[in-house]
Amino acid sequence: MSATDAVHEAAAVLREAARTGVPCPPVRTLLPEEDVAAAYAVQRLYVERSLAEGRRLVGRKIGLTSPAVQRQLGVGQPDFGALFADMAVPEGLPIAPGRLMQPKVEAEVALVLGADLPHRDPTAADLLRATAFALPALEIVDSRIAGWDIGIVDTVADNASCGLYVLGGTPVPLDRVDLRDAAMTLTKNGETVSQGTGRDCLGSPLTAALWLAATLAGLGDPLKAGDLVLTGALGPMAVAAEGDEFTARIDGLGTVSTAFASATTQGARA
Ligand SMILES: C=C/C=C(\O)C(=O)O
Repeated sequence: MSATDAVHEAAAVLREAARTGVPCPPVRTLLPEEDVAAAYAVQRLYVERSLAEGRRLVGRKIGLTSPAVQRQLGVGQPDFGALFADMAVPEGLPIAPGRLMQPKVEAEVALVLGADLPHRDPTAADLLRATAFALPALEIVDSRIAGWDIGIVDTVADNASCGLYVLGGTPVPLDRVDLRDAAMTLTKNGETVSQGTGRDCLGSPLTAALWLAATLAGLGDPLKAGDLVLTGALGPMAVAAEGDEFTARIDGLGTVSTAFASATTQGARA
């Protein structure tokens, strides 16, 4: 198979898994070993197809920023994926049963940009100037690959294992919060399941965002005003099941919550 055919084949396998709700085998067996560029080519096909279908790209997520998550997944480098508007779950609306295949929940800092970040060598000053506000966020990661048996190539090809996300409702300007020292606690059904601080996200959520800004500018697709950036987990991921309720508290940013509906739950669902 040619390299191009392999990229298309991996994209088709992941698409079928998403369509049927049946996780697929790792796609790293289809792509050249450890070829992260080929994996991003698979991700690009997903993004292009999504845009052609009318989905609205609203920003990017950064993944694999925390040592705890890197250990959980056995992957030692950050990556990024695309965020679409239809992946946002409003706070207060439960997540419908069956919407995701193998969900896990992470607590992170979200940044919303008020200006473009076009440079390949952005500085902290550029980022601080460009960020309109921060929010607490939950990312619900989900792997299209059976049993989360992923390496870097699998997760990059699979849109950085992104599923859904929930944003807190109170924007905080960056001059009001120290993101590096901010402590995070994530509870599941009232029990603490994950803890960390901003330092656990590549040293600081701002450092993670600078990595993303530089990487995307280098690829000719820079971050723009209005973009949402999920900067990466501050602590380990927690497995989610129907009926579970999660709340994250991040110092200086407040709380954000979500719930997974059970099949018997009535009412509106995301
Ligand atoms: C597999 C996904 C990992 C992340 O989203 C993260 O570490 O933030």
